[in-house]
Amino acid sequence: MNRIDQTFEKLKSEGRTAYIPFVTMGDPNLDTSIDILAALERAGADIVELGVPYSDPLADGPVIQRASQRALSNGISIRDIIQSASRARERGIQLPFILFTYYNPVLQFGLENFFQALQEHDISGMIIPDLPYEENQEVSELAETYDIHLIPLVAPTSKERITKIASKAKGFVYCVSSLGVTGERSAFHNEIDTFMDTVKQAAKVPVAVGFGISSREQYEQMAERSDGVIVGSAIVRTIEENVPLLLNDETRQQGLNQIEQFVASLKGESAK
Ligand SMILES: O=P(O)(O)OC[C@@H](O)[C@@H](O)c1c[nH]c2ccccc12
Repeated sequence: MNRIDQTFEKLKSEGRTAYIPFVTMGDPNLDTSIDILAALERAGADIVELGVPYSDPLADGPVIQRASQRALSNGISIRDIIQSASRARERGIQLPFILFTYYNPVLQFGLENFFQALQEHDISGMIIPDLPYEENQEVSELAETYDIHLIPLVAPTSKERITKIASKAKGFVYCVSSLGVTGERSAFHNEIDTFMDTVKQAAKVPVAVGFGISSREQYEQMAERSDGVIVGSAIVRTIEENVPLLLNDETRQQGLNQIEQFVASLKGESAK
């Protein structure tokens, strides 16, 4: 069974919500990213989105754009990131991995080769924000063949498309809490409750929510109405703030501890 499905089944039996961080892999470098994955697991993450840096991240706000630039300045490639998943497993990290990438790096890689590489390196899912549902036939068929979940994004503006997308989703449905790009926010879309209800009615898989979640209160607010909570920019900003510590052998562990503490603080011990 796909690791993502296993994880949601286990969390459901425990009445818990999945904690799903996003990090840009290669920020500040790939070795440190693997250390960060271990810190995320210790902090209570259940699944992790491995972000592939891209030169034109249209859907990303400034925090993740800067992280992409730092990673790209190291010459990181999508292949390096896919292979780093196996290195994380060798480190004993058990988290299910979702590869988060724009479509162009996938096309450069070659679709069939891409899915073979994901399967070989034990990556269980993928999110491609700029691959519209209406154009994902070939990718979703390959995903099915390789048992890798192509996780769809739905937004409050998706309206009538929500039912079509949610009813066919694999892994989970990713509900975008607000319009615009990724980034910490003080408020979410004003129709988020009706939007989430519509998705949950149509979905046959768990429903997770992301965009703008950067505090314990927001985490709990979203955990109450979903099966998973995704946090990216707030964690990526914490990594950014600790880059100087992370890049120095003497202080790397201190930087990793700061990241672990921040990630754990969002979920808190009481959060379900
Ligand atoms: O950064 P935020 O606001 O916490 O949102 C999660 C987001 O970072 C992550 O899921 C993501 C990174 N890049 C994206 C592009 C589109 C949709 C989602 C994403």
